[in-house]
Amino acid sequence: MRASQKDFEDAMNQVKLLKKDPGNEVKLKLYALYKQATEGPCNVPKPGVFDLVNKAKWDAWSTLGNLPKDSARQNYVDLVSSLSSSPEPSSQVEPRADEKPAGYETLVVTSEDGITKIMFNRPTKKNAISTRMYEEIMLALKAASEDKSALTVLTGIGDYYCSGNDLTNFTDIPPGGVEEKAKSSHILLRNFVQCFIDFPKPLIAVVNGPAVGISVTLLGLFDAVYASDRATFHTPFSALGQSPEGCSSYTFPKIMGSAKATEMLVFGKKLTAGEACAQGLVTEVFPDSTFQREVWTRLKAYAKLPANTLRVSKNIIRSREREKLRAVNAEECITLEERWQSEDCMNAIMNFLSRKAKL
Ligand SMILES: CCCCCC/C=C/C(=O)SCCNC(=O)CCNC(=O)[C@H](O)C(C)(C)COP(=O)(O)OP(=O)(O)OC[C@H]1O[C@@H](n2cnc3c(N)ncnc32)[C@H](O)[C@@H]1OP(=O)(O)O
Repeated sequence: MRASQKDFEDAMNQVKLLKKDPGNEVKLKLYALYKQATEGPCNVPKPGVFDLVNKAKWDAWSTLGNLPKDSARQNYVDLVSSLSSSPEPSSQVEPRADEKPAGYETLVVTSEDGITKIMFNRPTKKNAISTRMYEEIMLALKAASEDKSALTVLTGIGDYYCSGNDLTNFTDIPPGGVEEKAKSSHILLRNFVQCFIDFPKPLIAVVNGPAVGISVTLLGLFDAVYASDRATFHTPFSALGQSPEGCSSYTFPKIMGSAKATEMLVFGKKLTAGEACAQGLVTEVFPDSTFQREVWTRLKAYAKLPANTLRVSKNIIRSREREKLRAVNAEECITLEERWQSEDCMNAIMNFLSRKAKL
């Protein structure tokens, strides 16, 4: 069921009763969803650069684009319920002595109705994956793999599912220079993708909007992918001087045949949700207006199936491939380490950062 006006008003009251300050990023998100749900797309002039608070609010609201009012209302209710009823995300992880026991900064994680939901929460950056977000996704997946839920779902907050690797990750160059940066990125990426290869329960992507780069390639490692008809799937690796990752050099040709995989991974052809479904990357596409309701109704029903049996059945489908996928992941990361040091890649990143190019 879609959130009603009453659910929305209850959620507004709940916000006032929160015991813990949710932090500025979440408060901005709540503000933006409230404005979108009540007034629609941002319709006021952008405040001046020195009006910091109002500019941050304006940015948060305008980043929701044309998100429909009822989707904004639903997202607001979901976000408030995650803040008020769910345990601290860190409580799902057994922290080791060297791990930070703090909550997530880049994710919202909830666990209810047998479903652990990991939501990318950097909507003002189109949910680009920062270094911290890679680390937090790994922690959240580890926690989800050990909790009682039957299913784990990844989805995005805001108008995007995810815009892929945060290109500013490459601007933080250590004393050892670009070579050291490429090496440490190789290790981070390999460990990150490994978590998806090894994930033991059914892993579902709820693709609420456009998906770019690594957020697309990883879909080949998910067990089901549900997409809004607003979603698009884009892997512009060649334009970025980069090469495929997330095991897509193996999973995509297997899923869609090598010619279609080449169009996506080598030539950067962007697919609509319907095209991605026709090619087997997406399980089913829903109209955006009913997407959230239909998908969550279905997932809640699936999550009632016996959790251990779901694990066993997933494992028997995936286990034969695991060694192969590990080898593919290692090879892709070696190739990327070299690509990241290439002139093609550096020029593409400089172009993005200087806003000369939009993909
Ligand atoms: C440890 C390293 C592992 C690396 C793994 C390898 C992974 C590879 C990939 O994922 S390759 C794909 C990388 N992604 C991109 O190339 C997308 C870049 N972004 C864009 O092209 C556009 O921003 C867009 C099409 C996603 C959205 O365009 P638009 O609707 O016009 O919005 P804005 O461009 O104004 O974006 C709003 C805001 O978000 C910032 N942003 C968006 N995407 C990224 C990104 N991937 N990295 C960093 N920042 C991003 C954008 O700069 C704007 O910020 P601002 O408001 O200007 O501060």
